[in-house]
Amino acid sequence: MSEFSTILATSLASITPLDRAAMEQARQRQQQLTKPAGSLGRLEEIAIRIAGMQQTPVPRINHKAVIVMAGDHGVTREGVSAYPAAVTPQMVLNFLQGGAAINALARQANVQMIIVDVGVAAELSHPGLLSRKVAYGTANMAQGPAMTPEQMMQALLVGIETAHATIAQGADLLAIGEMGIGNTTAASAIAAALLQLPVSELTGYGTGIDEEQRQHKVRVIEQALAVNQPDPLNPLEVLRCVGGLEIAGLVGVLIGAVEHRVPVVIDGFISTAAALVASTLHPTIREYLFAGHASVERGHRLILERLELRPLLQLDMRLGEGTGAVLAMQIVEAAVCTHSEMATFAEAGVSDRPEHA
Ligand SMILES: Cc1cc2ncn([C@H]3O[C@H](COP(=O)(O)O)[C@@H](O)[C@H]3O)c2cc1C
Ligand SMILES: O=C(O)c1cccnc1
Repeated sequence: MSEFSTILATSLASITPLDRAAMEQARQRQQQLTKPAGSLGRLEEIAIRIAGMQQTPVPRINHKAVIVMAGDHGVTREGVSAYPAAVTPQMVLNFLQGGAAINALARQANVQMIIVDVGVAAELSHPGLLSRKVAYGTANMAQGPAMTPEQMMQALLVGIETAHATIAQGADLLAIGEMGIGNTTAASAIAAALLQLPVSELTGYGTGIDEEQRQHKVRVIEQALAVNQPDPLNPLEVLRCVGGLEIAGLVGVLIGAVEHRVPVVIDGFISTAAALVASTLHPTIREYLFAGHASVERGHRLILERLELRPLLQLDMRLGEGTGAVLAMQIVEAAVCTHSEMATFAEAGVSDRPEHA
């Protein structure tokens, strides 16, 4: 346990802010590119932030990867999802066979997929699967802590190590996604605890429950928070009591990526809850994140507002798996391509002043 804490502490201690000098040089480069000042809008800000991460005024994206963490949830026994828990391992196999939405989108966008079993409640074995199972699902948070301290630390470590390994293979833009029936319940509980907002404002329909079932889901989360009483100022304790193994894994991915100054595009409601935990733990992490899209899941907007992240896409999606993040990676890549590939006014011999300036 103490060995795990040391690794986590070392990773957190290695995190440093964006390089403001590189960002200023990138901002000046933007002024010199052959376009009216500011005309690429938010693409300009994206490229400038990545310049701050990569510590160069001319950043590049060469290798995109999405890390999808899978885990099961004991709280599904309370009837909080429209689908049975068995769908988690079934969908992981679907990922491995290439048949899920995330597979199609990752192929289209040329994004490497890393699929991690960090806590699925079934025996899974496949050459394409990273088997790092910490437990066969979490305990039921409505009755006690979802994870033991050891389980949570191990899951965090799986995430940190997966990020490090993916970056070592060349990835320079990461996305995160998840699979875990019941995990919108965990994400809502985390958000309610950390944002100190009413559970109902942060609890949505997940995979498609009806309003009556949503009210039940709210009561289950309220019970989980009452039973566990996690300290809202202690994000890891909130994660341990009412989170999930795959969510802890994603928190680890964010820490491991930011440690290596690699940007991460977050996905929908669940991965944004992971970003909330990570950013509460270390506020600098937020500077390295891009919000891929605005999920329709109730409460997503509230978490994004707290993180001061503005979603890149609004497509009325509510799937998870990393789908919105992988779509948005193409926007992030486009921002870097325009920034680094365009000619300057001087290079192209184009007049750089508005007529009456
Ligand atoms: C077939 C299927 C594929 C999915 N892919 C992602 N999710 C999404 O739905 C789950 C969360 O919703 P809830 O909390 O209501 O269970 C997560 O696994 C999430 O990734 C899926 C759900 C289903 C049913
Ligand atoms: O926003 C998401 O990622 C989401 C919403 C509902 C169900 N699964 C995922």
